[in-house]
Amino acid sequence: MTNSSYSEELRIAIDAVVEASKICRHIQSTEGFSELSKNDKSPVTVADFGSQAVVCKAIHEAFPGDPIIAEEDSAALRLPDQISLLERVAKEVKTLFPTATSDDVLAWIDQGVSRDAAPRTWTLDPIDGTKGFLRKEQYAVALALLVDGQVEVAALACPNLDTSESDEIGFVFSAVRGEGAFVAPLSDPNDRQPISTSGCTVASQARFCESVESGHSDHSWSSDIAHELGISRDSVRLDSQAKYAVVGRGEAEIYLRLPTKPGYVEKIWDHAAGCLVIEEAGGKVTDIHGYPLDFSKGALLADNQGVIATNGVLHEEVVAAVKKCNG
Ligand SMILES: Nc1ncnc2c1ncn2[C@@H]1O[C@H](COP(=O)(O)O)[C@@H](OP(=O)(O)O)[C@H]1O
Ligand SMILES: [Mg+2]
Repeated sequence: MTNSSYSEELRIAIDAVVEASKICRHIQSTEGFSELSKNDKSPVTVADFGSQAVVCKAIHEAFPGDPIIAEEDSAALRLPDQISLLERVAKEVKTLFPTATSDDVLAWIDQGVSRDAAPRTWTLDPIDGTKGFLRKEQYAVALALLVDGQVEVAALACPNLDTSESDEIGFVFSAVRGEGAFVAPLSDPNDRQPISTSGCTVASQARFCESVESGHSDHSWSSDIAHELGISRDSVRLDSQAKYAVVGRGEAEIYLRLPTKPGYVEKIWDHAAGCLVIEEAGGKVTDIHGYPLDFSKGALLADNQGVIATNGVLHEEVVAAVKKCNG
């Protein structure tokens, strides 16, 4: 592992998302895991809570002074009619920490309820792409360290992601600012190999990816943009920050996230880890207007709209095409 000033943060972060992935995989392999609907109508499962407990425990124990801005909180698990859900979460967490109690689990989850920008802040999406997780498709455990509003460390586990190079399924991507981006199989997280974005310079040959959910990104707008760029092949649709991973390792050149309804503001935990992985792999990430993502505003990307992530070379051309097609 690297000798950078963030080597400890990187080691702890990778280990935390790898451990959380074990819980997610175990839950996904069992039939009939519970699903709740949150206030914003998005789903949440035993795995979201279990993953958040495991990662927040690790980060809080290693860096007790650092706040964590994570997606979930324990409120739903504290309701009297959700006692069996809490027991289920605790049972999963006990597979890693046998002495953990339900109260421990609630407290670990609530280590992630910070919402304010601080000089050093972690941000966590315990299961990014919960809809993909429910469909048994792509999802990610995404963890990043922000220092003075800039992403400095990223660990992004994609437990269902495959590769054309081997039969391996499940990878952890990681990056420290200024030190490159890496991938390792979840089965051997220390085997970190450098990744880089594709060298494709011809927009019409670019492969682009987007959300499966048309409610998360405007599919008809993206098809107009692809047409404008001369791209004839279909987009690859996959859930979660696995899209950032795919562009980061050079298997696609463009990831478009195009706002579908006025008023939706992107959350930092949906982008921080993936953004650094792409930037350190040689790519570029901005919003749809070409502005850098501003992670200094607390939990929200309050000053940004949507996302354009590319291999770098094609970025300005894609931003211009998005502008021209204009929703
Ligand atoms: N209207 C909307 N526009 C954009 N993103 C949205 C959205 N509603 C929900 N999301 C976010 O989209 C994420 C999934 O992204 P993707 O479509 O790339 O898989 C969700 O993360 P969670 O699954 O962690 O809740 C959620 O935060
Ligand atoms: Mg998410």
